[in-house]
Amino acid sequence: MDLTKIQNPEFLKDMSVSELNELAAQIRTFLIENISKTGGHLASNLGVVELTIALHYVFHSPADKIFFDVGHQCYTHKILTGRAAEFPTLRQYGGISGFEKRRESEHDVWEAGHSSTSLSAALGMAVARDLHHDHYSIVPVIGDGALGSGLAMEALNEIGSEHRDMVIVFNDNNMSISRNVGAMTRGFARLRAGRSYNEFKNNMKVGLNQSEFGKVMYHGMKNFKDSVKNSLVDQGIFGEFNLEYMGPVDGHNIRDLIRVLTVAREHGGPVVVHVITQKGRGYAPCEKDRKGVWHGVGPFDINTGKQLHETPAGFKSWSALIADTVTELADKDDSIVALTPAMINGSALNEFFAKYPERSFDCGIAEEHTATFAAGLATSGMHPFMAVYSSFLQRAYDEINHDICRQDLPVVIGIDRAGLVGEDGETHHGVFDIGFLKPIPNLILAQPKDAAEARSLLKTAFASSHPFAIRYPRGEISCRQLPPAELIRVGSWSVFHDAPENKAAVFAYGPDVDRILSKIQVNDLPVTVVNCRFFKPIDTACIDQFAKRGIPVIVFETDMKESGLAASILEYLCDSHQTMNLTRMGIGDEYVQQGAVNLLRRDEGIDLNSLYEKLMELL
Ligand SMILES: Cc1ncc(C[n+]2csc(CCOP(=O)(O)OP(=O)(O)O)c2C)c(N)n1
Ligand SMILES: CC(=O)[C@@H](O)[C@H](O)COP(=O)(O)O
Ligand SMILES: [Mg+2]
Repeated sequence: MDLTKIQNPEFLKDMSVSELNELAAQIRTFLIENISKTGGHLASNLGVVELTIALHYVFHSPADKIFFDVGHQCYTHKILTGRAAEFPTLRQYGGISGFEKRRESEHDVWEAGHSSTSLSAALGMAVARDLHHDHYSIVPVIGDGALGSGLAMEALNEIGSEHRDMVIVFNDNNMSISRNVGAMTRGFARLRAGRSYNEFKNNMKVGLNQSEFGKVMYHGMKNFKDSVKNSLVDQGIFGEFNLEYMGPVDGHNIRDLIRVLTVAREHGGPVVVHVITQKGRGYAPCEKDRKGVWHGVGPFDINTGKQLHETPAGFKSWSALIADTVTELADKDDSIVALTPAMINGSALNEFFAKYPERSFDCGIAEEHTATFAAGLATSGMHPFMAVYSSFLQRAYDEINHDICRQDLPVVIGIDRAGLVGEDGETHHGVFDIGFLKPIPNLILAQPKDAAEARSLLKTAFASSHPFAIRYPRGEISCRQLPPAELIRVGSWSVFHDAPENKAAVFAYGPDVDRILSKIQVNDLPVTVVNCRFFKPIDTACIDQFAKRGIPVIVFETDMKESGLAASILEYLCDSHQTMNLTRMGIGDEYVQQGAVNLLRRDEGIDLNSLYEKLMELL
């Protein structure tokens, strides 16, 4: 079958199970081939090929609402809903997103990117359906990692009391990005091992289906079946939430999936279909992966499984630089503990976890809990380091504000993936943290321009008794010939290429400082560069100096302009009754909303050209 010719999933209903299995094999090959070229979320998508086919066989999308929690495993759904031809553009500027996007298709009824929202959304959709007296199925698919989040538990709590019709597909592959964690994984394991209700029901059905009388008996035995189910089948956590439970079902057996989903569709009330899948199924390097290396991948060689991108000699990811420095500091300070909300791999904390297992905590997809857990540790003599992606940190706003900073506790927050992240698009751009953290009392917020400054800022952070957040981008940085880390005066900016005759100044932060500096030096421009490495507190003495000089200042920001660095400078100028010829350049709404992006890739320097043009106007 030519997958690129598929317009919508209704064709599936005319296919036999063996044809559906052939289609699954073809889709799996398509995914491996395409993702080996574009990169993407390979393992999760390989695990749900049969499940997605069965879902679209049993339900009628988009009238029935099928959607995926996080959404990183929606590629088969996109193929079956007419987007196979666009897979060469996956996760690229102007291309199709790696997550569901309502603007892409009527079959994408919910958008995510951030985990554990599907059940709350499903309840909202179910209540709306019922208030409109409509009758369609609502089918959220949620993984075992996402189900462990507090938001999912909050949703189950209300779903169990509202008792609206919905089919919750629990995709259980016993993996989050890396191994799944938390006490619930034990409950899930018991369910996986439990006697399958379907086996019981199928045996009974086969037994009774021998005669007309038997058929009548089987269908008339609902109460008996239910009482047997409730006694025989462990419903685990789902029973506690007053949810019907069906499973476990082999998530790669299309026949069984169709059978159980059909029963679930007619069941009434909220019913959980527990599906057991294998993350990475069908591609050996993925199937063996327990660390999560194959969760999100760049382009790779299919035959060897080797990633095509190699980190240049002397370079490290920012995450590895930060994590390695924290490990070094922890070597000499046993009050340092490390916490991550399910991102060990992404935050490069593997080594710390291996070296200090008793001082390492993977809290699961639970950013709120991670922050308050860190606060508790800090009240009792520990100095926690919590590494959280900027966009996921949005989940823990109140805990950072109310629990860590209001109590002025010594927690170091590593804000990873700060700024535009590229392929994951607007749900993952870490462009809001400056704006939402700056107003919080007691918090110190900084960003290093290079590896040496990163190490010094970390040393300074762990020497501080206040909450200290250090933000750093996705990507790699040179770590060649690093000087020893030294303490930095909190709130101090550093000035480069200054001269009394200079005609303009650029205020910038992060790795852009050196990019801008080299562009100015190469072109021998009379321009000063100020490294605004602290967003809070800002360097007011430095601002006073440039206000007095009266030269034009461009504030070059790579995060939301709204309540960004320039806003702080302008507020200070206003409060101190000073003026400055200030121009600000930064990210507006238009950029963040432009979908799966390679937008403004940091290494393409697109944004630096616009700065350069602005400078030439001023000089
Ligand atoms: C709030 C939030 N925290 C962390 C992540 C990063 N993340 C993306 S997928 C994932 C694991 C999801 O595991 P599961 O739900 O079991 O799905 P699977 O990949 O196993 O299919 C995590 C931690 C996220 N997307 N959102
Ligand atoms: C789906 C999800 O949220 C994560 O897998 C995220 O895509 C990881 O991002 P990085 O690739 O930057 O680690
Ligand atoms: Mg999982």
